[in-house]
Amino acid sequence: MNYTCTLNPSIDYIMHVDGFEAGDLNRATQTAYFAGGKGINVSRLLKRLDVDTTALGYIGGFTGAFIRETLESAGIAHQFIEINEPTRVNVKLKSGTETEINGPGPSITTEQLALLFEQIRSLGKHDALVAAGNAPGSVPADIYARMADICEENGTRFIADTSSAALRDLIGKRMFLVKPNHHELGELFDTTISSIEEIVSYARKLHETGIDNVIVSMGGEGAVFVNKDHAWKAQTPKGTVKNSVGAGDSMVAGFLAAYEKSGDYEQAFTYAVAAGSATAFSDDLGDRQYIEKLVSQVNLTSI
Ligand SMILES: Nc1ncnc2c1ncn2[C@@H]1O[C@H](COP(=O)(O)OP(=O)(O)OP(=O)(O)O)[C@@H](O)[C@H]1O
Ligand SMILES: O=P(O)(O)OC[C@@]1(O)O[C@H](CO)[C@@H](O)[C@@H]1O
Repeated sequence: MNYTCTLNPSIDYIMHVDGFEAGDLNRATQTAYFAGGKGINVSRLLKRLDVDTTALGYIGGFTGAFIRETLESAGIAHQFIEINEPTRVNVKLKSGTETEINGPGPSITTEQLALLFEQIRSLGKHDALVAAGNAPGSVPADIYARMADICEENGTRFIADTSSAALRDLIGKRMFLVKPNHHELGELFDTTISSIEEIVSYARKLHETGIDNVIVSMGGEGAVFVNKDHAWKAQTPKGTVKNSVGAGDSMVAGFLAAYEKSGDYEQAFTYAVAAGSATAFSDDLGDRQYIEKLVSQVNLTSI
């Protein structure tokens, strides 16, 4: 079974505002609510690709209830740990450019933390765990590193999609996949990356620390893939960007779904890029039909 863990889920509140002016009263022309948080996005997209997951993490209050109901009505299994404080609301403001304001999230107690570790300890060698997103301030900074250690002991595949600071703590851990964007990759190595050659070189460094597959995403500029046998650059399909929130999570889900079905890295990376772009060109996450239409427009070149 594939598990996703979202320590700090969110309701993503999308607001379209024409000509947004800071400091003024602005009125939205269109709004929408989505169950969000990176692991939850991965679960939602995997479900659209007919891959079952169980979503783990913390939810609370009326906002947490919305997330639970959304997942249940989509047929996504979950084993959320209920907490007292409400799940955060993240504002995604669309007004020509995209501005995001993410909430800090609720506090997690030591007991609630222990419950999550109990769940993770119960995973085995036929399971995979995708740990994604920001950790609330109340949890120990090395939480993902501790999860990675448990997964290594139990032979569980571990995948991380998180900030460069959290990724730094994971360096040296055995992982199946990481997907930083090129800014996060630069931050990780305390540098600014300005060329494809540098991206490939730092992605290789990351791979050599014990990560089987490294995808570095670059928004509309494409993505780079490195593992022990391959290094590819992908060009993205062309389209009109509606919403890039969740594009990176869609890549992770697309890669896992296609790799699970084909065992082939080229297909998995191609599908990952198509899934990212399908989400960027949709109001919500991309759907299967759209992703498959975009697959033929993804070009890989060996680098
Ligand atoms: N403007 C775009 N045009 C085409 N494809 C895009 C565009 N933006 C994103 N994508 C697709 O989505 C993938 C991931 O995008 P990006 O690098 O923005 O991820 P991210 O920074 O992790 O995003 P997020 O954290 O919002 O999920 C890209 O590699 C590409 O396949
Ligand atoms: O604050 P974090 O956990 O880093 O990011 C949370 C978030 O921005 O990531 C997802 C998109 O990747 C959204 O659904 C969600 O609002």
